[in-house]
Amino acid sequence: MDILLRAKNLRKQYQMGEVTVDALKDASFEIYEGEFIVVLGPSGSGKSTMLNLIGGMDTITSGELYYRDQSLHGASEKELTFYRRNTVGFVFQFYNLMPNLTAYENVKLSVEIAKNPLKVEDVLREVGLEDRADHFPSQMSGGQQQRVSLARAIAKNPEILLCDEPTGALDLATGLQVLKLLRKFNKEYKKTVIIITHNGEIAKMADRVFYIKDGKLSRIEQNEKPLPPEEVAW
Ligand SMILES: Nc1ncnc2c1ncn2[C@@H]1O[C@H](COP(=O)(O)OP(=O)(O)OP(=O)(O)O)[C@@H](O)[C@H]1O
Repeated sequence: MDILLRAKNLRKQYQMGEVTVDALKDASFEIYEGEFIVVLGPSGSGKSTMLNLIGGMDTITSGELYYRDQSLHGASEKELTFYRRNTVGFVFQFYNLMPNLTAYENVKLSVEIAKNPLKVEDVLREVGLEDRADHFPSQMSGGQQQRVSLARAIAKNPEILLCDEPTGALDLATGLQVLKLLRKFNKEYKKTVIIITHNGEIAKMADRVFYIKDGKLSRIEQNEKPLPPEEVAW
């Protein structure tokens, strides 16, 4: 398998007046094409910081980060915009849908500027929401909104799906639907999936688990037998 992302001594510091916060300290790792990665750590450990750097959403303080041969640490704003637009899809804990747009329009909006998008109707069918296309977010349950958000991320046809606590606001049964879809996108669509969570159960689904604590990537563990979502209970 080819290396998709490669980080060497990746560091992020935030300056808060006189105080420097070391949000991510010298993280080095590789992520391979088609992997299902879970980044596990307590609140404030640096998970979102890592995801934001991988997603090209924040500036890198020092170190190196590559997507294939492209250097993200040295990328211009324009290059990062293209990277975010075409290479990564984002799924957030609280869905971040546009409230004044229908499910269809929310997904359509994200594909309009993408290079190689999928058909909106097909993706909505894939997440089981074809009959909800005309509904606004306020007319849908949390799980349905998260499925729209998944459809929006996947419809751009990105190589990488970055998910920030994707089941954090959902009950068990609804969270399971979302995990099943993520697993499906990983296995059938061959997308690399990176989930950040503080939920150790979800880590059982991963090919590899990145443990992060106090801004340090302390351990990377391979799961010999990643569990299917149905066998993960939390
Ligand atoms: N924009 C910012 N400015 C200053 N400090 C920040 C900023 N973003 C994050 N931090 C700090 O960096 C550290 C890591 O934060 P981060 O959000 O990455 O943790 P996290 O593991 O994702 O936490 P949570 O699970 O609560 O979302 C924390 O100490 C946080 O306060």
